[in-house]
Amino acid sequence: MSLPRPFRSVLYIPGSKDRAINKARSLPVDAIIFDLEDAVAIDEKANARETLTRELAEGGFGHRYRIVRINSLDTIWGKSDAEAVAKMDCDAVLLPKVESAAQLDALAAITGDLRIWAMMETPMGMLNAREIAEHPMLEGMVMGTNDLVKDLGARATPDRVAVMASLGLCVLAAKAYGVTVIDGVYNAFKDEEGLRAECTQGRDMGFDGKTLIHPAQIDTSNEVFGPSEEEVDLARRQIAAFEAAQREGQGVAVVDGRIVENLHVDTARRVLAQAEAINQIAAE
Ligand SMILES: CC(C)(COP(=O)(O)OP(=O)(O)OC[C@H]1O[C@@H](n2cnc3c(N)ncnc32)[C@H](O)[C@@H]1OP(=O)(O)O)[C@@H](O)C(=O)NCCC(=O)NCCSC(=O)C[C@H](O)C(=O)O
Ligand SMILES: [Mg+2]
Repeated sequence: MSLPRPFRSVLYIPGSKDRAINKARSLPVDAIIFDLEDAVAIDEKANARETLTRELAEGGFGHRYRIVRINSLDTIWGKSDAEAVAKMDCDAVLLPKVESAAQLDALAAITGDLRIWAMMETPMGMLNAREIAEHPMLEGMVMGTNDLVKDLGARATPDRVAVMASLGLCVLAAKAYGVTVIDGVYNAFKDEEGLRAECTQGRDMGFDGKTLIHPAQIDTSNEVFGPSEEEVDLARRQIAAFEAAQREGQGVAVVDGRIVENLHVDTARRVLAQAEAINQIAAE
């Protein structure tokens, strides 16, 4: 059985910052978004494309999944970005402000069989989340909560009430079509307590991981989105108890005063597979 790829921590790195790109080769992140869009100043766009092409060709990113975020295809940089990414040594391309499956078709016409990720960050994107998630080339969705708050004319509050419907909608669409879904960034990168609370909220909702803007955020995100020792222990005991119950002709077991049915065993097996995948990465 192939192990699931973890996406607990997904770090944005501006494509123009070669020092930060180099640092990422040794950071404990599951994935990197090399950015050509909002983190790169207008005058730096062409340089960033060249820097990224060179750095990715140099390699050294190990297990870290390499995603390149391009500018939208309706900007003056988008088409050149997409053509450059099609030739880069990367795993996927990320399109910002996706609002329809047709936009993904237009990208795929340039990037061929490169897997596509979609930034979900506009009201129209939310309304079309289903057709976006259903696209055959789509591998993952990334929440762009900063753009979303801006377009909604909303306020960013700690409970994220303004974007809660959108977060839930994208989790639903992603899970319905079996694609990965990553939560938005936490801007106050020196506030560990606030980050932990937001990671926990995202984890509880079903997100696979969180996008990050600074290396100081990685450990918290890995911890919250990875299975804890208690969850691994419980999963093992649930599987053992369920198998013992089955041997005795029962369809239900009881662990710690709670029933365990086959659906709980599915979850338990997923927890163990995720833990094994993370252990393999740690052993690299
Ligand atoms: C936020 C920052 C501008 C802070 O940078 P800086 O002041 O340089 O931080 P530090 O001095 O604390 O940095 C310490 C070292 O860590 C390296 N570093 C910093 N950030 C990163 C990073 N993201 N990846 C890798 N390495 C990083 C520094 O180079 C220092 O290294 P060294 O000199 O060797 O000690 C900065 O963190 C930053 O630019 N972050 C990324 C911002 C970004 O990408 N923004 C765009 C994505 S967010 C977004 O657009 C979401 C979405 O679209 C939406 O709408 O919500
Ligand atoms: Mg954005």
